[in-house]
Amino acid sequence: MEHPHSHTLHADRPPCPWHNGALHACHHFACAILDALPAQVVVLGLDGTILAINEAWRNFARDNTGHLGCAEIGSNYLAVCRATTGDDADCANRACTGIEQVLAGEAPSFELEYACHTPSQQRWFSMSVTPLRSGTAGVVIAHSDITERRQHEARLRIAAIAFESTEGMMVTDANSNIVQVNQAFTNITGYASDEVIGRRPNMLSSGRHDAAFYQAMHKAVATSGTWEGEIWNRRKNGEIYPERLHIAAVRDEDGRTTHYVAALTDITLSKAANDEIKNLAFYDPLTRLPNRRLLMDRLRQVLAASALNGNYGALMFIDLDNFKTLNDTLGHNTGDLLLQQVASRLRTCLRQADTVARLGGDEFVVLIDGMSRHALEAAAQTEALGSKILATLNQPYQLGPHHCHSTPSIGATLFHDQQRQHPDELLMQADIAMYQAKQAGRNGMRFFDQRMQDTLSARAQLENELRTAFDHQQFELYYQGQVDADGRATGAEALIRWIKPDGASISPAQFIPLAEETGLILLLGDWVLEQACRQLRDWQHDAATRELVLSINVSAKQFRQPDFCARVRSAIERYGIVPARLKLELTEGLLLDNIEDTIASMTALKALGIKFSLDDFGTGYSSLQYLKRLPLDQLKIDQSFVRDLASDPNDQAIVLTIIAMARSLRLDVIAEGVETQAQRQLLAELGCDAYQGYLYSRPQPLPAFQSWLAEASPAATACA
Ligand SMILES: Nc1nc2c(ncn2[C@@H]2O[C@@H]3COP(=O)(O)O[C@H]4[C@@H](O)[C@H](n5cnc6c(=O)[nH]c(N)nc65)O[C@@H]4COP(=O)(O)O[C@H]3[C@H]2O)c(=O)[nH]1
Repeated sequence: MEHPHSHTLHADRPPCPWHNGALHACHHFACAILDALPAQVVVLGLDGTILAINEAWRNFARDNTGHLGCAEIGSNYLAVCRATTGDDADCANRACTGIEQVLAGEAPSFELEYACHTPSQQRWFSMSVTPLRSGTAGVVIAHSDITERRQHEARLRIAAIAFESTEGMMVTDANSNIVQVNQAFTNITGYASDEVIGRRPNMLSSGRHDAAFYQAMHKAVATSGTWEGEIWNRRKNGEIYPERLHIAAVRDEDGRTTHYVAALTDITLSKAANDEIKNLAFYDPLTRLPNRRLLMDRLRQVLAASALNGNYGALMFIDLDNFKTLNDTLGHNTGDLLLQQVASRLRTCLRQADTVARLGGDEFVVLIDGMSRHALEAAAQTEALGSKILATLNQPYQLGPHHCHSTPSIGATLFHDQQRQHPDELLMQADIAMYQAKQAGRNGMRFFDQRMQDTLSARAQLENELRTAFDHQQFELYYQGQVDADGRATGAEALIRWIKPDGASISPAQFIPLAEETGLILLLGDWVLEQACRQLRDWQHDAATRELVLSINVSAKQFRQPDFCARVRSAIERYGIVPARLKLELTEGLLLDNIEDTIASMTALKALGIKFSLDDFGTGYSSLQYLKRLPLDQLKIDQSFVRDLASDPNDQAIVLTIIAMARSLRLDVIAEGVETQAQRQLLAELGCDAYQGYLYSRPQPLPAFQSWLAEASPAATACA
């Protein structure tokens, strides 16, 4: 039977050298086989002459003219190859040498794989040379395009290198049996590949995740083909560790899953670092309690929850009493120990869901939610918890070698949905209440109330205004005359007034305490001293007023300044005044606070010639013992004893005692707040011979005071 292609073969081909009789059928059959082969085949005679070629070779030679071959039967393959130049010359040369060796019987066969570069791509070919075994001398060259095989091999090599990356890799089959793992997997899990192959990935389960977790993971892989997330696994040594896991399903052309590839990274270190960063951002490093940021975050959540459930919550501000003293006397390490112990005691007082935070220093905040829906009940619950905290924190502390006692002051505020409060506002309320607890004697608890806040807000506003008052020169000195037994002016007390832009005069009783607290009193005191000295200088230039003594009030803070004496001296010298005309009014509290320092400062000032008056005398606890050590010049009977002098025999007795005391100490006496003739009369009868009060003159601006002076002392009028 003739081969279907035999005609074509014969038609296309030059005459075959074996085309002679008996061999013809055999040759024809061989040619048909050769043409059916996908490889390009050429048969060479001993001298390299082409004896036969197949269809594939002919096509190949046509498409790759000049490339390692020629299509012509009868032409010399070796000669053509040897003539090859350019990039392929070396390859052609090696091919020729190989072929010649096989032809010469020096090699049983020869194989060559080579690349062929075209402008658009690189293709790979293989050439195998085998001797003819038919008795005819020559070789068969089989030549084929192996580009795809080469590319596939390259892909496999890349995959193998990628597989051996620093990421752990695990491949399972479709039934989740592990088929391959890499070295990084072994490094991470501790399992060598032969310990895991054939087993299932759940051998790594830590037990930390529930069934739902794994179900969700499997569902994601089944539907989307991938899953990525963090998971806790267990190493061979039993240690549980966190890893980042990425699972991808490998699907065949029909979409059937054949394998699963898992890439895993041990994130123990980065997780620890992350946790640490999180800790630093949200926790106080000393006590490990939440910090202000986390507290405010939770407070916002609790407020939102309260809006839904209508329950009250409470915020408690806890400040340790005298913590600064403990820190200063026993050192910061001991202070830190106390804070740590307070933190752990506070935790024991609370439920798991409650929050205790440290804001810094010795300030702690407790946040409780889910209390009663009724205000009174919630307040009672808060109070009970506050009592528990007070009792717990009152227990003695062992701080290293020191056995200590510490007490807290607690401020609490309640909140619930309707009030729509801001977290900062709530914290401020609890803080204010804590201050109330401090003011009330410490070691106690107070609830916030609105009136307190209003007072504090007004105070804050006053403080602001007070600061600007300086810049805008809103202060003025008023003068209140002082007279002797005959009603003649002997001097005055300078009393400060704050005149607001609208003309309103603010009493010092309103702003002096605030100025004391804020330290503004120092500026204020300097200003008064300056004004008083200037005024004395002016009076000194006038014979009628030259003898007048001007008293000024000196606050404790001002007096305690280390350079107070130097400041007074400087003012005296700058204005060139007679020091004895300046009288400093001090209060009992100031004098007795630190008696030794007081005596030293007073003595230094006294040496300059300054006079001293003890203001508000009788309201404090001065003992004669102290008084006699102080270089005083005058006692001032407080107006509270003068007010009811006519009707209250007790006041009369006190005034009498003060006067007797002053005499025994050889001090002058002056009564303040003298408003009526009756009071003046009684004071005179009791032995007081100097007076100050509305009966004579109100505190008034300088021009008005000068007019009064003219009346109170005719001599002054003449010269004023
Ligand atoms: N009801 C009544 N009151 C009378 C009478 N006579 C005088 N007063 C008032 O009694 C206060 C006497 O001043 P103080 O005891 O030193 O008490 C002063 C003094 O402690 C302080 N202060 C006033 N000016 C200064 C100052 O420049 N520096 C300092 N540190 N404190 C000052 O403010 C306090 C209050 O001063 P003011 O409001 O001016 O009140 C003055 C005065 O206006 C009277 O007959 N009846």
